[in-house]
Amino acid sequence: MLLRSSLKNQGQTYQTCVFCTDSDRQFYKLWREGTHLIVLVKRYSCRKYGAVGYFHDLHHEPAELLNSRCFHCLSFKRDRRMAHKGDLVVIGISVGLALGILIASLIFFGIWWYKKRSNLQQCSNESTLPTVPIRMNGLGTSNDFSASLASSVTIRGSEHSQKSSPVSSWWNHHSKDQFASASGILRYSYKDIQKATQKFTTVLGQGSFGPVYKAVMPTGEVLAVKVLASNSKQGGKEFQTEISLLGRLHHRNLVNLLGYCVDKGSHMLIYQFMSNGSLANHLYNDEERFLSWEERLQIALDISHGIEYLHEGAVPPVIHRDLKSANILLDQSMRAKVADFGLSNEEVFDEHTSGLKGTYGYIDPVYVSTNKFTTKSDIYSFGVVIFELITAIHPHQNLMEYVNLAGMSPDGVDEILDKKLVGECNIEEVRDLAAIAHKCLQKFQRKRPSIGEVSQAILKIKQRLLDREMSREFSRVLSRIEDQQVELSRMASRKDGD
Ligand SMILES: Nc1ncnc2c1ncn2[C@@H]1O[C@H](COP(=O)(O)OP(=O)(O)OP(=O)(O)O)[C@@H](O)[C@H]1O
Repeated sequence: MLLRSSLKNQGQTYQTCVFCTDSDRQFYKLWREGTHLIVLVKRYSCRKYGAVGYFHDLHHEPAELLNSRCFHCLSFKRDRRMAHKGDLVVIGISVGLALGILIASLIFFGIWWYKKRSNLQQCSNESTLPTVPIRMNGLGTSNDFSASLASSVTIRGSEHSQKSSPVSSWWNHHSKDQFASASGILRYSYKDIQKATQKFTTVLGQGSFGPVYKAVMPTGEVLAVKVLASNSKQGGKEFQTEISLLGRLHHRNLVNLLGYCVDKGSHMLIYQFMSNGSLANHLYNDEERFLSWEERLQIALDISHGIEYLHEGAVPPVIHRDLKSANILLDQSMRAKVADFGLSNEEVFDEHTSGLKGTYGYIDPVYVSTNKFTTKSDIYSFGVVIFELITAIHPHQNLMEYVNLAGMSPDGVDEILDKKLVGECNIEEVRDLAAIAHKCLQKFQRKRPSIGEVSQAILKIKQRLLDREMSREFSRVLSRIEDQQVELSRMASRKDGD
């Protein structure tokens, strides 16, 4: 007997003696209360107690014996050479994984960056090209027009045929040369709309044109129905203009006209539903969600693309005439669309300016003095909207006085910046956007930029914002990778120490 002692395992005390020995192993015999075991003891020391410590019965294969538990500390311990190899495999896999993550991140950001850039490029190209070119379709006679309109609208509601409907008489009465093709828009029956609006109870808002209702169609489609107020002086005319224009204008930054209803003495326009309501509501209603700087910049860009389509894409060009934050509607992802173009909204705001189209606070002073409305008058109104985005001050609350004061110094806009944006945006970008808006508000129309120039200038700011976001995200990824590398080398050196 070379060695005789007692060993403890899980509270049990065993008597031991060396059973036999070979080059690097010793076999022990263990017994306790009549239980006899033959165990294998390796020559490696236990990490905790510095003593030998593996056991198993001899019915198992030697390889399994090597993976047995330490007799003393009961920790799992493996052959040192195997452990070393295993560690190398773990480190190799970890390094491979880290490299894989790095390469995947670089590819991901590359693709993300490329897509963002090409999207922006596409936006700028798109805004200069009409999605659907507007044709005048040979507007010779009213009969020609009626025929063209009748063939181009789809009729919904079984009881309404073009021949027998009272609509036809209204239509014939109003359809003069001013109508072009109302291509592809649908005609709804009064009953359909009444049902979809739960008997006109789902009010979304009230404009000078009339009330606007939310309509849920049997298909589940959600629409906005603008009902022309019966006492409106301009109603019939606006209605014709709207259908005539909107039926042919399609752009992703315009609120599309999807249909109309002329039935039972009612005139209605049916638009795509804009779930986030108007920009004005978001800027001036504290209960609405705060618009971030990134969102405001995107909204400015969306508006400029919408107007760019009207001014430079449409043939003949369309002047909005009533650009204002209440006419900018937001979809579910806070992307903006220009609404109400073609509605020649007349607002009598004092006896001298009676008859002017537009809304007080947004009207180009040149138009007031000359009574001539040009695309540059829309540019002026857009300048006001941009300052609304920057300041969240309504034009009826002396916005222009603040703007004129701010215009006296290059950083004057800092003073009138919306308080909710302070510290939440890049002030250089704000100043650049304010500079564009100042140009739009130039006293002389010829000094104001075209909408194409405005779009390009806003796009540049957006591009810089994206560059900043990109480099911030890139350095975040790099520092994450560096952290991982530090952690890996710490793990490797700990293993080497063992
Ligand atoms: N397509 C739509 N989707 C969702 N809500 C809409 C839609 N169109 C209008 N609204 C809601 O109805 C309200 C009234 O719209 P409307 O365009 O008739 O008037 P306005 O633009 O606010 O004012 P005005 O008629 O004086 O220009 C809007 O403020 C908006 O909240």
